[in-house]
Amino acid sequence: MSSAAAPARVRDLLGLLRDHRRVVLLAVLLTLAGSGLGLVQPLLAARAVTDAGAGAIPWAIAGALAAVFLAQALITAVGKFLLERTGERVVLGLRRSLIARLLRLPMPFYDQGRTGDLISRTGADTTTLRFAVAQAAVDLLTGALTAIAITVVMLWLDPLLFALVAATVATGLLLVFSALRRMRAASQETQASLGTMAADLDRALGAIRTVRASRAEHRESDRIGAHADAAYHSGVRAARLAGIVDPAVELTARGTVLLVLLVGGVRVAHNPAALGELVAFLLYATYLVAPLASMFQAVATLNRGMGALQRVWDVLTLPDEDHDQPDIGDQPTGRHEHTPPATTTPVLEFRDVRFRYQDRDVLHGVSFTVPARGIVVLAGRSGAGKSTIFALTERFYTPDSGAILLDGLDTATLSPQQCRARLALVEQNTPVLHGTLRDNITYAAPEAGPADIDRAVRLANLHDLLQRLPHGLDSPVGDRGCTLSGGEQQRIALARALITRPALLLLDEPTAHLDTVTEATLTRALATISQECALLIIAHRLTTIRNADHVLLLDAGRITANGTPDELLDTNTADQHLDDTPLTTLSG
Ligand SMILES: Nc1ncnc2c1ncn2[C@@H]1O[C@H](COP(=O)(O)OP(=O)(O)OP(=O)(O)O)[C@@H](O)[C@H]1O
Repeated sequence: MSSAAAPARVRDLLGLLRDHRRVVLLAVLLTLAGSGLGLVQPLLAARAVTDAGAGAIPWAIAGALAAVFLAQALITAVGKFLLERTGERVVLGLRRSLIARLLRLPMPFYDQGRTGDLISRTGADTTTLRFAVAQAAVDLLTGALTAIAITVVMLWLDPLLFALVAATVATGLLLVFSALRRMRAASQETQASLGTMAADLDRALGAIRTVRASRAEHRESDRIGAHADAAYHSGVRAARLAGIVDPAVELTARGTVLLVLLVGGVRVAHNPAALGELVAFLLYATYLVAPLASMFQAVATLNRGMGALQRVWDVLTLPDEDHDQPDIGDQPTGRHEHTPPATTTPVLEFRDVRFRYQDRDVLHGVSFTVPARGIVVLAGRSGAGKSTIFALTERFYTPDSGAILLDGLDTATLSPQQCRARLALVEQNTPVLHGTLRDNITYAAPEAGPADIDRAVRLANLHDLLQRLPHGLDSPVGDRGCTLSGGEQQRIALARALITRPALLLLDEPTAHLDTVTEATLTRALATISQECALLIIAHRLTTIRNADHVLLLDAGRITANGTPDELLDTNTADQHLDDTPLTTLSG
């Protein structure tokens, strides 16, 4: 998938916390309170020791110390929990948005993209982000607050020494930030390799029988393993850079203290009264190390998160299918709920439709109508553009010019959902979804009752399968229908389409996987169905063509003949457009 134009920014990452700002603020306050209570403990301990030395048993102070200790533990634990929960919530929100967006992208994105890679963005990338979002963002904030407070005191105590500290810290920062920039690139590479690995694995598992039959297991595992290697190498590069960050922070801290000691020592040699101030300044300089270190660490984690955010952002900022659609109000689902038009209005009309995929002209001004009842067959050589006509009817793509009308309405004024509510589609290689047979049949109409299911099963001639399966409708069918025959899968898809009682049923070679007996049964079923709705069928088989009320011949993106089967058979027109037996041999 091509990267979206907008690069993700740290602001976008922090923006993920916007809806959780109250909880994050509470967590920040609790973390600061916990640190504050930690600072009080040495003072109380010192006081207890002094009192004990004076002979008194310091019960009150010992009690206060224990209470402060417990309170700190409790407050820190609550703060930590709130942060972790916020991280989980942010990731949940991201995953839900990603899932919703991935299912609603315009069709061309699926043509280019790779599903495994898209899936890895909802899993691996959001998990990486989880660490960056909550903990690192809060560490950055609490670290910055503490560092600012200490800086103000140091500046007030000794501006000259502070300038020295600031210069040393700035040098350290330069080193750290250059490492961090490269770390972000490495992290992005790791995530991209993981995405490609998931995509290739998805491809291999999806075609596992072909992989085995081609004895390609080793080749596939080497190829997919190479992506794992690439992820390892960029991961190690990020680790090497992370290795630079810690010593750089350490060196900056030590350098600061040494410099302050050197310059301050020289000044104390000339003015012994300044010793107290130097000691105080030095103490604060050492206090500065912890918040600075946690800030650097947080920035490193944020940088790793930015790589993952970019990949998630690429998907989230893509337009969804409806983005340029008219405002169409409620989106109907399941069975079509539109007012049935008069049966004299064609259910489908193409008016001079032209269409091209990215670089290939496919339809060159196609016009035809499909009446509200009966069977229209669309025939033509492979690659003529038949499936493209179905895809345009389903609004998977938008025509470049011309108009497509459904029930007399221009589809440009309807949403894709409104168009699809009138249609049902049975694809050439129709997928059977993981789940039960019932789930599959009622997929487009989850509210369908037993009578509807029974009708669809009867029309699609699924009785034999139902009887064979141990649990009938509630029998599970394997992923991608791998426990079923091609013909069974096709009949399930037909039942799924029929249950919605569409105005127009689009069938892409419905008899391709059927034996002659089943084909004859299906042909009878289609004739029955065609009395209730319109059927547009892509067909190569002559028997299907002969049973049509009307035939459209498509050749290289143009309708070249249009008439009843008998008319086309008589003129021999169809022969030139079909791959198999000439029509004339069967016509007699
Ligand atoms: N998603 C796509 N992106 C780019 N080109 C495509 C896409 N889908 C189909 N094509 C191309 O468009 C042309 C028409 O394809 P289409 O699938 O509509 O033909 P068809 O008549 O249905 O063929 P078949 O009978 O083999 O299914 C073909 O040349 C095909 O390679």
